[in-house]
Amino acid sequence: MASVSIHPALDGGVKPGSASFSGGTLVCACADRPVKVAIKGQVAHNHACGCTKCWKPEGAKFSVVAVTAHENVTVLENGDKLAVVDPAALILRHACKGCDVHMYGPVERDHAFKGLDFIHPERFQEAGWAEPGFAAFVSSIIEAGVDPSEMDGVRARLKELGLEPYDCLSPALMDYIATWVAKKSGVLKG
Ligand SMILES: N[C@@H](CCC(=O)N[C@@H](CSCO)C(=O)NCC(=O)O)C(=O)O
Ligand SMILES: [Zn+2]
Ligand SMILES: [Zn+2]
Repeated sequence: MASVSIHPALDGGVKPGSASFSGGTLVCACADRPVKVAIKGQVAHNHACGCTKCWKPEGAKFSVVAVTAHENVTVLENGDKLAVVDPAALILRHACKGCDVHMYGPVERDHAFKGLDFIHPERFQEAGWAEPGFAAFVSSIIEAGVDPSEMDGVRARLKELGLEPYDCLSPALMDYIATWVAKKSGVLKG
């Protein structure tokens, strides 16, 4: 039986990134006037995301999404085609109006992730971006229409690919967010 498809860039095995990757250019899917965004440096916290809000290529159950500091992001070409998908969301996903690919999503609100932009490394025209390390919001793929009976197979395939499945973010990132909240409220000092 063919194994469950997770994402076209991951189905053949997770390809390790390169230690020498120093950034590149994200390109949308438009044949005409593609949006181009320069990213400085390697990406961080790359993961497969099953949430309904992250951009996924046609037919994919998961997105591949990572973060970089906002100062590393520069729109190079055709920025006039970008629009914010949901101005009320934490992540201000800037999508191309021509092809719907999300090009970058800054977090501007007072939050543990403020100052970070979410990007989709598969849109780099260069190879070498750091590989995803876990799978987030796995149960959320049901919200996008996946039958709940498929979930055991999806989680088994993610584990086989080395992407530990979580139903929110990874424990390390959840601890990071909770620490930020606890420090902000004063429960945690320092
Ligand atoms: N069940 C919801 C979950 C959406 C969600 O909370 N997504 C996360 C992860 S996105 C990348 O890791 C999140 O932080 N969202 C903030 C935002 O979208 O602004 C669903 O599937 O829609
Ligand atoms: Zn486009
Ligand atoms: Zn997501």
